[in-house]
Amino acid sequence: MEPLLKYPLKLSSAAKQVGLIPSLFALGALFLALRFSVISKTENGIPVAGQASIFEPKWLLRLRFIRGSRSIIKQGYEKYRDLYIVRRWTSDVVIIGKHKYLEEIRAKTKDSVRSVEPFLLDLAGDYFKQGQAFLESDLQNRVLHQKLTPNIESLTPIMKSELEFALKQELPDIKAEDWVEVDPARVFARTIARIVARIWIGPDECRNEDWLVATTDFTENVFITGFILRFVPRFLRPVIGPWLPTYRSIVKSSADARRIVAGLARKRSPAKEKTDDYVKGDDVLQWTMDMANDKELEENNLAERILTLSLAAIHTTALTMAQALFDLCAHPENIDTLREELTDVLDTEGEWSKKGIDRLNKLDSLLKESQRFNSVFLLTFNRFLSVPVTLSNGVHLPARTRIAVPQYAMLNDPANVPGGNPEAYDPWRYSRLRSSEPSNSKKHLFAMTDSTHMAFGYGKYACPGRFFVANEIKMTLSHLLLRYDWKFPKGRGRPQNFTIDDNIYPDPSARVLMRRRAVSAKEEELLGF
Ligand code: HEM
Repeated sequence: MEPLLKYPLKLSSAAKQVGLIPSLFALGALFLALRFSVISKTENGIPVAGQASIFEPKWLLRLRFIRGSRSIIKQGYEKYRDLYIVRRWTSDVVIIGKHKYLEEIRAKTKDSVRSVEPFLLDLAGDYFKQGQAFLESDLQNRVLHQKLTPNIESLTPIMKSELEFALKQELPDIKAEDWVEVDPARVFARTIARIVARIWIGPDECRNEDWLVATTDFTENVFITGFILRFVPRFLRPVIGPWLPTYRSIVKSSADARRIVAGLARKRSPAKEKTDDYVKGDDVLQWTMDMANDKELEENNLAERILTLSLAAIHTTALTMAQALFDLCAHPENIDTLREELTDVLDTEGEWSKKGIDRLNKLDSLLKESQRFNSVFLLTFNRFLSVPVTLSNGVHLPARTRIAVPQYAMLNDPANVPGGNPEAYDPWRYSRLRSSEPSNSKKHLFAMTDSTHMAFGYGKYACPGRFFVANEIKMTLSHLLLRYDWKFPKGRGRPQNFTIDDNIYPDPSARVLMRRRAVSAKEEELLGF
């Protein structure tokens, strides 16, 4: 037999003699297997979750993540837990399931990288520039922390009055005995958009239909446009983008928002302070203007910031409320318990106040338990590392590594669920824990984040709207539960959730039936609609 390397051109005849073709196939297969198994690990050896086989190419796994995110993340959490990678269409994400590593990262990065950048990347925001104001500065966070949250008490009567108006506008005219079918996700989005508009831009323009349409439809359009454009190569986005109807709606929403905000901002301009035209608002726009630097005070910057803040505030809230309502329809006995608590609080408070709303312990607990099973996001604490970090297990994460916390998997990890019976939906789980132990009285609240409950994120950039939203949801649901009866249409049960990327949605075809109920004269007065 001739040596193979000496006479490479004669390989085929030699191969026939020694059966080299099958051997080459075997070698090739081995090579591919090795190659793909290398692909299944990153350079620094972190395992990749969800690979169907060692032959599955990266692009297919990324594609599967879009609809299979929940099981991929869960599988990674169950198999590797502390540290693993999921492949998203836009980038790989290092998932941190071990709190120790999260704290190591926070200590190194001072939690300095906000969640905005990954969010924009996922929404192709680099192309249509949505959310750039958030990227450039965190003015909105300072406004929410320093102005909105401390003012919740004084804002509560204003929110209540806009809520009454919103429900009159958005709900069908329902008589007693009539069960009427509604799409809660849609009704809640419009209702919340109205409350948010009142608090964001004040009484003059908050009922402007252009603003309401812009803010309600904006989120969906941004999401759909971003979703489509992600699959389009960057250089083609300016060509394809303008052809998308949702893209054109974004342009219109932005223009409407700019026009409305600019009109308000001009009246409130500090330069006009000494004139008769000057109007000082008491809303998010005004606080933003008061705290803004020159660049942030530019009309476009202001408009974009207020619009993006609406994006953050409306659908997240509406989805959370819809999920809680589905849970209540699935367990109608809990509605009466909540009504008792509410009547009790209203009797002693005599009005809708933050203090009273804070006393709705059972409602708070039910919201938190509902969030455990149906949070808005599978992943939170989405960040790009600002500096390289070497973890205590020796794993090196270079700067610009994208990280996230598998908060949904963690919430449903029996080891993290307090109060026993972790698999069961137990609406009073958290209120029971609070009342059973004096040291727990300030723990396990809906708006709180801790190492096991990160539905609102974690650290310095945890959702800055969560205290506002807790008050808003409790007030709105209280009105709806007191004023109406609720149930699923005949033959329908609790709708299933589905996921797109790391977002959780209830079935969009889900409907509920509502009927006006009789209330006492006092409650009638307190409801106001
Ligand atoms: C139930 C409704 C809501 C949910 C579930 C929610 C959830 C979240 C989550 C998970 C984050 C990322 C935090 C992190 O990763 O550490 C976030 C960020 C944010 N949220 Fe919310 N949110 C809600 C309502 C609101 C509301 C009502 C506002 C405004 C008042 C708001 C304003 C923001 C802003 C500005 C950020 C970005 C913070 C930053 O990274 O700079 N959110 N939210």
